[in-house]
Amino acid sequence: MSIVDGKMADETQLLLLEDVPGKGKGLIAREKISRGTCIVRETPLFTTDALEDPNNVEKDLARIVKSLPKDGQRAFLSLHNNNPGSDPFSNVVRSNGYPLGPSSDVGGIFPVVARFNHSCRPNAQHAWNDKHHKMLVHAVRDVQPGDEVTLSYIAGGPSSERKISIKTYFGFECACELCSLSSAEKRVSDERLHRAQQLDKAIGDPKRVRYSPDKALADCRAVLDIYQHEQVMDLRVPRLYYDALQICGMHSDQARVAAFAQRSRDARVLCEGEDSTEVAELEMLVSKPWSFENFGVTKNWRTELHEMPQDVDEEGFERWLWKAKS
Ligand SMILES: C[S@@+](CC[C@H](N)C(=O)[O-])C[C@H]1O[C@@H](n2cnc3c(N)ncnc32)[C@H](O)[C@@H]1O
Repeated sequence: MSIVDGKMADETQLLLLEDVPGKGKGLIAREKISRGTCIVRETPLFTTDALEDPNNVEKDLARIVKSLPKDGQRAFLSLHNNNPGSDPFSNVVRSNGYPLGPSSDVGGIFPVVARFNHSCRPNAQHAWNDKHHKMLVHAVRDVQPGDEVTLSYIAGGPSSERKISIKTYFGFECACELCSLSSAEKRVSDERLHRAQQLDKAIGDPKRVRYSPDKALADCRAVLDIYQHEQVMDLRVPRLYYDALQICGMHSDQARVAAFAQRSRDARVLCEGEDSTEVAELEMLVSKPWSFENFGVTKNWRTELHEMPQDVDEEGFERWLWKAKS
């Protein structure tokens, strides 16, 4: 069934809703989807803000669904229920709801977005856009016709942690490509992801940023290398470039703040689109790196914006950017 023909939404012509072995239904690319493409822009059918009675959520949800137009009711009632039996409305919401932003406790039901299956190595990223009141989904890798398009429901990490999160919060066993690797391949991936977690923790230590910034910067690069190997392309990437920017900013390095702000901005745009709220702030730092709030705690790495190298090849630029010895 085509989603458009099925009248689930008019947002996307790029996807087909099909059976996916071991995962129920899922969304399949009809044609090649290039990295960076906005695949879905979808308004919620309703949000949990509409709940009025915290002591009787099931009844309240039944009232909300009944108040929807007929095709909205049909769309809601056709969604997957991971725990059929009692409280069907609450269980459909639990099985399909997405928070409206990473720190929001309000959830929304998006009939198209709800059809994306989870992958621990997804090829798309969802982002709530508060300005337009829509959930956006962008391809973060090139997707070939016939490939399933997937999102991650969780924060990542080694397989043992992912398994627990998925079971605890979503109630299923993950059958994604990463979880289906051979045990030898999974061990290698797990070792890398575990190392990335450890390094990431160390990067957040303010004393290290102040007194051993070269080590903190090298750790940012090491984590990004791991993410590249593991094909991680989610909000952890712009955040790591932002960490690198903070390290350089603290030590008055305008040229590197601007270069890392540009990378953080580009990664944000890839995951969230041009009008993500963080993009404007990052663009400001590209042109005015000294406006960063913790800029210039020391003058140890002092550079001016014009000192960003222009006539070097990619390798030379990377060496400069990361202050690498070789
Ligand atoms: C939000 S729904 C996704 C769409 C759903 N497959 C459908 O048929 O409508 C989430 C449910 O899909 C299934 N699912 C999603 N990702 C999966 C995965 N990686 N492995 C196995 N099942 C998955 C699980 O049953 C999960 O509870």
